[in-house]
Amino acid sequence: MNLIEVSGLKKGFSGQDVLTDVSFTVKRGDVIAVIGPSGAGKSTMLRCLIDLEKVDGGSIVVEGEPFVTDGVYPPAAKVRAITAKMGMVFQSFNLFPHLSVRKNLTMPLVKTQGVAREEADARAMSILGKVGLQDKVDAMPSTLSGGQKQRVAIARALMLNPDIMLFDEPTSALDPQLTAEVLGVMRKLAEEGMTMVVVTHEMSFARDVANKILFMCDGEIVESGPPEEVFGNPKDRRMAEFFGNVS
Ligand SMILES: Nc1ncnc2c1ncn2[C@@H]1O[C@H](COP(=O)(O)OP(=O)(O)OP(=O)(O)O)[C@@H](O)[C@H]1O
Repeated sequence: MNLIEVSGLKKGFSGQDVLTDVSFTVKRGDVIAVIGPSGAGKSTMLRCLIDLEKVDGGSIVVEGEPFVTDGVYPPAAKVRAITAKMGMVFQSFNLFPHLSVRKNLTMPLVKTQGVAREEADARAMSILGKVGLQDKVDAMPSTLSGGQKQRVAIARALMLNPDIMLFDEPTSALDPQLTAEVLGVMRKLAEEGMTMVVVTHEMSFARDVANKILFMCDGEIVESGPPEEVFGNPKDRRMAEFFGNVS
């Protein structure tokens, strides 16, 4: 089953086209790595998927429900109900600095979903276990390393029980050792069957963990397929050049 269907997505900022024509599908259990040069439109595409940016044209269907059709959106409550099926993790963590790890995790559940505090607490402890941070439940974000902050941000997104996780360059603010611990958590999530779309510059993650690569350039997906195919024999000239540049 397709969890996400994107067709003909268009988006510009101040008259400059950033997404010109983006189409792809995400199946349940897919781990998709979105790669490509800086400025290709990768983050913008991801932000459109979760309604942090409005598209100018094209359609997005999530779990069979259209949340934008030919650039036209349904009422905001309907869009919110559909995008709630997805969790997002940002490059810059976006934790609430004045709240403990426990509160960062439980507050959205208690405030927006009316879940009882005890139940939210129990869920927080279980999910912190998954990311290896149960001992930090009462810590404030400022006392955590970047890698720990990002693992808390992943845990916070998981609290809402998403069907799909979106990651926007989750390790690009981290040094290599901290990157490895965050990628380890993401790899575990992938092995557990979580559907994931990951914008990344981490080529080893894209090669080893993703089952599908989308290579974006100039606001389009110019090549897509399984990693062994895409990395082994890039057909698009821009992709070949990109790898020439990075290796
Ligand atoms: N809010 C915005 N207002 C104006 N321009 C924007 C905005 N967001 C993105 N852009 C522009 O859109 C283009 C694509 O940006 P985007 O961040 O999507 O690229 P990217 O492929 O994710 O790049 P990187 O790998 O460097 O993060 C860039 O030229 C950027 O300056």
